[in-house]
Order: sequence, then C-alpha cells, then structure tokens
Amino acid sequence: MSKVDQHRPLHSAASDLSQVRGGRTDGKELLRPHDQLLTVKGSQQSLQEEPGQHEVPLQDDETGYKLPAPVLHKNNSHKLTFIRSLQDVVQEAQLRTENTGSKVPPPSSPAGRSLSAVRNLIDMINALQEDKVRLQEELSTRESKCQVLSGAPQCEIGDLEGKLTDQTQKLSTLCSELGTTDLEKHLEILVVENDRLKQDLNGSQLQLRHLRRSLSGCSKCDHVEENSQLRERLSRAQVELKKTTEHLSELELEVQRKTEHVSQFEQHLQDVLQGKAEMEEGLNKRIRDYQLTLARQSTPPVKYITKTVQVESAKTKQALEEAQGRNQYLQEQVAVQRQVIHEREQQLQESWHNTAKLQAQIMIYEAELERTRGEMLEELQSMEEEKNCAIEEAFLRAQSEMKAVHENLNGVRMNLLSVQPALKSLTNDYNCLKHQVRDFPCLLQDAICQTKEEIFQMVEEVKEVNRDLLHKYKREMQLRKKCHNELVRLRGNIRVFCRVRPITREDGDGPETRGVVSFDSDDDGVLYVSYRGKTSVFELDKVFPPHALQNDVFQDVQALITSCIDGYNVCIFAYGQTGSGKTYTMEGTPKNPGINQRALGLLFSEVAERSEDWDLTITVSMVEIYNETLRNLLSKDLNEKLEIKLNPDGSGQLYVPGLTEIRVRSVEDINRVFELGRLNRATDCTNVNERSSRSHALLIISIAGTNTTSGVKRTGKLNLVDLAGSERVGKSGAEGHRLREAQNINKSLSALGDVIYALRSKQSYIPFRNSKLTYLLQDSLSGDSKTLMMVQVSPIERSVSETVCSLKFAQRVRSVELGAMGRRTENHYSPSRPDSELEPPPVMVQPGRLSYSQPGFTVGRSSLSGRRKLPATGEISIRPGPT
Ligand SMILES: Nc1ncnc2c1ncn2[C@@H]1O[C@H](COP(=O)(O)OP(=O)(O)OP(=O)(O)O)[C@@H](O)[C@H]1O
Repeated sequence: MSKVDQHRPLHSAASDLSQVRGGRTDGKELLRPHDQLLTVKGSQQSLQEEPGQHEVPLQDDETGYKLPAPVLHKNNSHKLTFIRSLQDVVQEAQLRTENTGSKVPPPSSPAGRSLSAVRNLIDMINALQEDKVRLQEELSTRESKCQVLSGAPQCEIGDLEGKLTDQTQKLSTLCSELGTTDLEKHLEILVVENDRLKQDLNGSQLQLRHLRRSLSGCSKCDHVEENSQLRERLSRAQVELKKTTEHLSELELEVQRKTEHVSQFEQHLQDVLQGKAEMEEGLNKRIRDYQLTLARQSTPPVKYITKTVQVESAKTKQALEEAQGRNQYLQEQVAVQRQVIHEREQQLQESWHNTAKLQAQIMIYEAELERTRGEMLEELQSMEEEKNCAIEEAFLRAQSEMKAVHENLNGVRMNLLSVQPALKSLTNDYNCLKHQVRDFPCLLQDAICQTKEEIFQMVEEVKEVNRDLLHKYKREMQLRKKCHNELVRLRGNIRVFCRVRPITREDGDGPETRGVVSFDSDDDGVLYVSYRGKTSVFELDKVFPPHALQNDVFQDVQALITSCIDGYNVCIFAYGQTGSGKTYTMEGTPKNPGINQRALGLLFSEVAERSEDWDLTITVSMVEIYNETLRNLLSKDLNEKLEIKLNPDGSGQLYVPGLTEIRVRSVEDINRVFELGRLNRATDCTNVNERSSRSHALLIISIAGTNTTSGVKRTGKLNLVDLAGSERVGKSGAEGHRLREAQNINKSLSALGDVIYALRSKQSYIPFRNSKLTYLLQDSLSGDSKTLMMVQVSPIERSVSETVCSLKFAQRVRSVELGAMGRRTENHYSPSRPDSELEPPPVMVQPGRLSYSQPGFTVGRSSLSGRRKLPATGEISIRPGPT
C-alpha cells in the first residue's frame, strides 16, 4: 500500500466531514433559537475539525518521508552512470593492456599510481553505493512497518468519524422532526453522545500519536520488540475477546434453550394440570352424580325393604338383593374413585412442588446468566482499554521511529552532499587519468620495445659470458683432472692405509689383551707397536685409530672411488690377520655399512649428477676365491666353476665367461645383490664364518658410460676385495685341510705382493698368473689403475707378532713407492715371502726421544706428499703406547 492509499481513510473522513458540514448548514435554521444548541454545535464543529488538523501533520510527515527517495534516485542515477563509465574505461584500459601483451605498469610509475588511484576511487564509490542501498532497504522496511502500524488507528478514526457523521445526521434529523421541548431533551442526549464521541476521538488521536511515536522509535530494536509484543498482546486480547463473545453467545443460546425448555415444561405442566383439573372436575361430577343416585336410591328405608323382604315375595326379595348388590358395587366404586382422587391430589401436590423447584432453578440460571454477562462486559471493557493502550503506545513508537528514519535520511542526504565535491575532484582526477590511460599503451609499447632490446642485448652478453665461463670451466676441469691424476701418480698409485680395530669383548681379559699400539697425535701416518720390549715405528699413508668411524675411513677413499667413473680401474684391498676387522671395514654392518655399500651409494649420486652429460650404467658381480677356485656368488648354480680367459675379441683383456653381472640402480638393488651373495656363500658351507675368513671375497663394480654429446665411451672398474686372513703357518701349526687353506691363502697373498712389487719396480714381467686373485685383478692392478691397501691390525698383545708382520708387509709395499728417494727396502723383503721373519728397519724405540742413525731409511713420505721428511740422522719424540 502506498502512502497515499495509507492516508486515504483520512481524506475520505475529511470529505465525509465536509458533507456533514453541508448537512449542518441545512439544520442550522432549525437550531438557531437555542444558544445551548449553538454551543453544542461549536463543540461538534471543533470535534469535526480535529481529524482535519491531525491530517496535516500526517500528510507533512508523509511528504517528508516520501520526498527524498526520488531526489536520491535522481542524484544517484547521475552518480551511477558516472561510476559505471569510470569502471568501463578502467576495464577497457586493462583489457587493452592485456591484449597488447604488455605488463601492468609498476605501482611506482605514474601510470601505475594513476591506475591504483582510479581503483581506490572506484572502491570508495562502490562502498558508498552499498551504504546507500543498505539505507534504502532500511527505509523501505520502516515504511512497511509504519504502514502496518498506522493502518489500525486510521481505520478506527474512520469508524469514529463515520459514527460522528451518523450522529450529526441523526441530530439534524431530530432537530428537524422534533419540537423545541423535545429538542432540548434530545440535545441533552446528543451532548452526552457528542462528549463520548469526542472522548473516543481524542483517544484515537492519542493512539495515532502513540503509534507514530512508536513507529519513529522503531529504529531502535527494543521499540520494535515492544511493538511486536503489544501487537501480540492486542491480537491475543482480540482472540480472547472473540472467544469470550463466542462463549457469551453460546451461553445466551443455552439460556434461550433452557428458557424455551422451561416454558415448554410450564406449558406441559399447565396442560397436565388443566387435564387433571378437568379430570378432577369430571370425577367430582361423577361422585356427585353417584351420591345423588345413591341418595336417590337410598331414599326408601332399608328397614322397609327388609320388612318388605320379609313380607314381600321372592321377586321383591331378589330385587332387593340386586339393589343391595348394586349398592355394594357403587360403594366400592366410590371408594375406588376416592382413592384415585387422593392419588391425583398427591400427584398435583408433587407437580406443584416440581414447578416451584424448576422456577427456583430458572431464577438461579437467570441470576448466573446476569452475572456472567456482567463479567463479560467488564472483561470486554478491560480488553478494550488494553487494546487502546497498546494502540496508543504503538502509535507513539511508530512516530518516534519515523522521526529517527527522517534523521537518518537527513544524514544520508548530508553524506551525499559531502560526497559530491569529492566526486567532482575525482571526476577531474579521472579525466586526467583517462588521458594518461589513453596514452599509456603507446608509452607501454615503447617501453616494452626498449626493454626487449635491452634484454636481448643482455641475454647475448650473458650468453657470451657463459660461453667464456664454460670454456674456462672445461679447461679448468681438464686441468684439475690432470692435476688430480698427477697428484695420485706422485703420491703413488698404490696407497697404504692402516686401520686399528678397537679391543672387543671377544678379545677377553688378561695380560694378553693389553694394547700394544700407539699413535702420534701430530702425524696421522705413524703407528707405534710395542713388541718384545721395543717400540717399532711404522710409517703409512694414513692410520685410522680404533675410534675412527666407517665414514671417516670412507672420506679418505672416496676420491679413488669417483675416479673409476672417469674411466680408471681401482682396487681396494683389506689385508690383515683373521679377526682384525677386514670384513667390518669392507662390508660393515647393516646399520653401519662399510666401504662396499658406501662406494655404490657415492657412485649412484655421481651418476645422477653427471646424467646430463653422461649415460652411465653400473653393474655388479660377486666372486669368491677359495683354495684357488673361482666361484660365482650371484649364480643360481653354486657348483659352477669359473675360469679366467683372454677375451677372444683380440683386445688382450681378460674376462670370466659365465660371471653374473647385475645392473644396479639404487641402494635397494645393492642390498638385494649383497643378500644373494651372502646367501650363496652361506649355503655352500656350514661354518660360514670359518669359511669366509679362509676365502677372498671380491665385489666387482663395472661402470660403463657414454657421453651424450660427444658419444665418447668410457669404462671403469672398482674391485673391492676382502682378503682371507693372513696366517703364519709355522706358528699356528695348522694341518690337513687347514694347512692347505693356509698354503693357498699365503700363495695368493704372496702372489699379490709379487705383482705389486713388480709393478712398482717397473719390471717387464708382472707375474699376474701366479694366483687366481692377481690374474682376476690384472686389469685393476696394471696400467693407470689405482690401488689402495687397507691393512687391518688388532691392537692387543696376543696378536702383536701378526700385527707387526702385516705392518711390515704394508710398509714394504708402500716403500716401493719411496724408491724415488733411492731408499728401497726390497733388499730386506721378499714379496714372495710375506710371512718371513725379515727384520723391519732396525729402529728400536723406547718412549721418550728416539735417536736413529739409519742410512737409507726415512720416516715419513716424500716431500711431494706433504709429509715431514727426516734427515738421515736425528731425533724424534715417541709417545708411550697403551698398556
Ligand atoms: N673398527 C671396528 N669397530 C668396531 N668393531 C670392529 C671394528 N673392526 C672389527 N670389529 C669387530 O671385530 C670382529 C672381527 O671383525 P671382522 O670379522 O671384520 O674381521 P676379519 O678380519 O674380517 O676376520 P676374518 O679374516 O676371519 O674374516 C667383529 O666382531 C667386528 O665387529
């Protein structure tokens, strides 16, 4: 419903009033003689004018309420159009920028700043629009509330005005119809009626005012709540009123029904009474008749009859008897009738009694009905009052709410007014920006072209630098490789390390388990062994003390391992007496793996690193040499015996037909291969440990690579050998198969010594074929190949002679390299007899200062290896070894 519709009752009431006024003019002449009547009319007129007076503020409110919306719409439509055009232009600029493939200007550039300023502006305008929409929604909600709240009082006012009009019409009619005296009487009535109507009207106006106030206060939540509560109460009261009215009408119906019933009953009773009265009358009449008949019949004296009977004939006698019988019967009839009459009288009495009772009950009902009616009226009145109060309150709240709405509206208007200058300045900014944006693509295109050129130039420069760097890098790499190989060559292709295992629980207790090995804290290549009351000094490339970790050892061997990717053949031996830690160093434990597994891991990472330039494959074989028999540990047929043969391709290389080679790509692959090797080794002999210490175990790793750019092929081989424990046969007193095993081990170890010796002394003949071990390792021991011997020693007293023996062997192998200094010790050592009791260099030391004078003997390495070189005679300090 629109505002105009909403106030229509007021307009119609006003028009009605004007009609009434017209009517009053007609009746004016009739009333003129009476001043009282004029007074009444004056009051009536004021009464009639009052709704009109109240109409004006309402209309004003309405106008104030309705006006801002179109104005707002008009203003906002301008702004909206402007904002949309602004957004369109910005979007167009962005799209153009994107289409041209140019980048968004950086925020620090003027274009970027302008763009961000426009964005901010749009955001601000959007926020304002949202605010405006929200306020409009709030406004419409309040309008609808106002409509709802003001609808009821308007109707009431309309009704009241209608009543007033009726009364006025009646008054005029009466004025015209009645004479002066009657008029006075009616005037009094009408004055009273008018006063009442006036009061009603005042009440309604008050309600209207309340409603308006409550309407304007509706913006506050509590008023809304109160309004709704009042409305609820009103509706409840109306429902109760309706119920009560229904109940009243039901009661009235019941009373009516009962009254009808009573009247029916009364009618019936009257009928019955009448019937009884008639019956009684009839009976009385009959009694009277009987009595008359009886009187008539009893007129002749009985005596006469008796006498007559006595004297009369039988006929008379019979007639007498008959008369007596009849008399008897009649008397009986009379008694019966009397009884009946008595009964009827009793019934009549009862009926009267009942009637009195019913009448009393009717009286009670009527009184009850009267009381209920009174109560109902009271209730109705209180409800009416409540309703009026509620309406009044609601009206007041509506009014205050409307006021708040108006205030809000004013605030919005003010906001809009304050926004306008900002909008103006923004428009100016925008126009500026528009120009900038228009020019921006050209500027951007130029900048892009320029930047592209710069970038191309820079890329070219960088490429040039890169080419140069790559060239230098390759040169450096070659140089580094050369240097490295030269270094290795100068250090000697055979390097000798020594690792001293820690004292273990298996070594037991007692004087025989005391440590006899000591170290030089300043030199990690020197080892002291207390033997037969003297301390022997052994000089090696590196000595690992018992506390050295697997990783420490690996750090020093990894350079050798990586060189096999560069195409070198590398051989690493673990040499030493049984139980000195060879297997521990080479294989290690699952949790703490040794050189074998770490070497493969390193190779994998190197392969991955070089994968861009090299296509590398790693294959693995496992071989065991026991009693000079070669066994394939990765074969399915464990009885298969392998032979070493010359390659028929004429390359002069050796190969082992039937040797299993497994390609490995990951640590998991290695573990599987090792597991298979271990299994095959274990299934072949019941005493695995026994057997393992009596055979040489070889892990052969082949690396084949092809350069992805040049196509150059390269192969390298890494032999990781866990040699059988060296044993001094004479000392151990071995017999039978143990003796044969020992002889085979010694034979292969001495063959290894012979080969190394021949290699180092650059003999023309190298006796590789003297044992399966050297024959198999031929290509890893000759040419440019690199060899590392890891001498394992036990630190305890019990093993001291074997320790000294192993160290002597190691030192002699190493001392071959020192031949460059012209001090070769081959005169003191025969490689074919590694177990011989040849004396070590006669340096007998005691803790403290060591004096020596030994021509041809040098402690330390050559000056090229960076170690200290001792003069031919002098002093060195010796630490006492562990006891
Ligand atoms: N560096 C070390 N740290 C801790 N324990 C070690 C070390 N070296 C060897 N051991 C232990 O010493 C014992 C013997 O080692 P290992 O089996 O490796 O000797 P071996 O020389 O291979 O013997 P064999 O020649 O009989 O095969 C093993 O229990 C091993 O765990």
